[in-house]
Amino acid sequence: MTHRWPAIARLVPHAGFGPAAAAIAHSLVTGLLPIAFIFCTSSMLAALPDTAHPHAWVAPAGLAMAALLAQQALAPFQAALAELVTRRVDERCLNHVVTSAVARTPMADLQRPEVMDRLGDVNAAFEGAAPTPGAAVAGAIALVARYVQLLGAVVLVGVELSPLAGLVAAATALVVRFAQRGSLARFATAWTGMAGARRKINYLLDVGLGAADAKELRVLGLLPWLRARHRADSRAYLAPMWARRRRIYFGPFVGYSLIALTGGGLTMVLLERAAVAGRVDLRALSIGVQCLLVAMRFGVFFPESDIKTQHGFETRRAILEFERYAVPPASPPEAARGEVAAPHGEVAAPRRSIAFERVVFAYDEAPVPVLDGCDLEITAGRSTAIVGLNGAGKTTLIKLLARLHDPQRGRVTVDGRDLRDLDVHAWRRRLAVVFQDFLRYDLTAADNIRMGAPDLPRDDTALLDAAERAGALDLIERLPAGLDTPLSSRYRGGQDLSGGQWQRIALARALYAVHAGASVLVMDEPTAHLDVRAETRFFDRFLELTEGLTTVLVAHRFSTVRHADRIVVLDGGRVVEAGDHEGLVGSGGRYAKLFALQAERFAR
Ligand SMILES: Nc1ncnc2c1ncn2[C@@H]1O[C@H](COP(=O)(O)OP(=O)(O)OP(=O)(O)O)[C@@H](O)[C@H]1O
Repeated sequence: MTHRWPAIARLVPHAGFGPAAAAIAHSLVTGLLPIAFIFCTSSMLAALPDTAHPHAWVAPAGLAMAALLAQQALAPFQAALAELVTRRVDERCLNHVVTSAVARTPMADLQRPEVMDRLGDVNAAFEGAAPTPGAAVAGAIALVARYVQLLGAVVLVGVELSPLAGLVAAATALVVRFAQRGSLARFATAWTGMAGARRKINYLLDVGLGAADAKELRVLGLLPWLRARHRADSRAYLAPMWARRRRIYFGPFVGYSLIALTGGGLTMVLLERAAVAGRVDLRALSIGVQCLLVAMRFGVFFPESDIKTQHGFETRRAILEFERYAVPPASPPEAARGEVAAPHGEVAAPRRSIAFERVVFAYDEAPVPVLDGCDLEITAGRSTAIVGLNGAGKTTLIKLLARLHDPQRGRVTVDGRDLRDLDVHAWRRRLAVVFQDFLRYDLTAADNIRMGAPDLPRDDTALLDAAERAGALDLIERLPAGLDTPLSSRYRGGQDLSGGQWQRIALARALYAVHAGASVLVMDEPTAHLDVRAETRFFDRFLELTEGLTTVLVAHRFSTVRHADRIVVLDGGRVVEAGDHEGLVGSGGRYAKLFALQAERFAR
């Protein structure tokens, strides 16, 4: 159970000493100034009828004016300091959460709906849809002013009127305040519980606004469907939320309004009795009335703080719940499950082989394993092609090789060493992978290729060499600013690429990683988007490109895999055939049948 105020307080140091101290000091002063104003104006009123000292009202009037001016002068700094504190705290939180999402949360956990709900809420908050943890800190600091003001008012009432009146005013203000915050907290909890429904609605919005999806939306005429679905999902979300909001707020609101009226009325009666009995003078009467108003107003909603602290805290809680799945730095994902320690150190390039030994792997909650006792030897320095029908587990195999998942049984070894005993980051530096769904960064061509080895300083010769080997040099030379052209039409001077052109860039990225020291080149359907000429060129240079590397190639087109030294056929979670192209065709097995089927189609 995470508690609101301690959780927010722990974030204050992230704002940095200067901004946090300035914001707190600002809050203290702006809390005290209205009390000083009340005190001075009341003293001024009391001095007005003093004929013996006709100028006695001037000093308190001057001080009241000074308090008022100071309040006016300080007001703009509240927003500026709040923004600074919010930004600083959010920067730290965002940094942390991105690290957890990208580097420390096991892939299997990232796909859980409850984890996606938490991450969805965090994402929405940082995109501005809800307050962030930084806003919660700024809101909490702003709240200090309100409490200081209440404290000042209660002390003045206690001293000038009676301790009983001070006590009643304080108790009324606090009861109403806590009742109000209680409702806010209950509603926020209910709101958090509806994250799944919100995520569905946001997804529809993303589809509607996403430039990439727009083509299909237009051609298929999906706009009416999208609108109707969005309306229906929004209603399904909003109707119960509004009902809850009414239930949570209405009853308590009536209750605490009655308490406020009773408490306020009681203190007014105490004030009136004291005045009638002549126990209070004009100054005390004025202080009493003004301070009681301050106390009565304490129960209302504070726009600079209430939503920010409540929902900003919910975002913080979502982050903490999400980060529960993260593992410590430098550990591989499965270290969190107590299966392995976190080894460190360099990893040498494979010299003999990478082997899958009786590997069993199922995705979370899947009844049937994808790999079921899979044995596979990938010889170092040679090329191995993996073929199989859709869903056979080829990409899964690559994910295990890259340690995005670990097998539930069996092991993957590199020269006999269990992959789990190697430093995962060092191992990944040995890999150059082109995934089927590689990322298309909205960055320059140079940066897109440099992502293969982002730590290397920019070296245009190496970048162009990788581009040339991937068949992307012509394409880069034709770009308006060459390597410096953003590969996205969303930026001025930028240019989007075709599917095949992007694939060449992805390939260049992998070859750049090889230039940086990777020795295992893994390519999942690297030519799926290439035209026939580009594909032919790629495979003509296949031997040259993969020379000295341990290469794993996944492909559906048999014309492409035949270039590999060894081909393995994956079926039913296991390797069912292995050999070179001629041998496999000659053996008349599954590979031969699939090859004949494909060849026959082209021969027609
Ligand atoms: N993240 C995931 N969570 C759950 N199941 C998954 C996940 N990824 C893949 N699968 C399932 O695992 C099986 C193997 O998928 P995989 O992507 O490894 O197949 P593949 O051989 O690469 O297929 P294709 O030729 O279509 O690319 C499929 O049945 C798929 O539904």
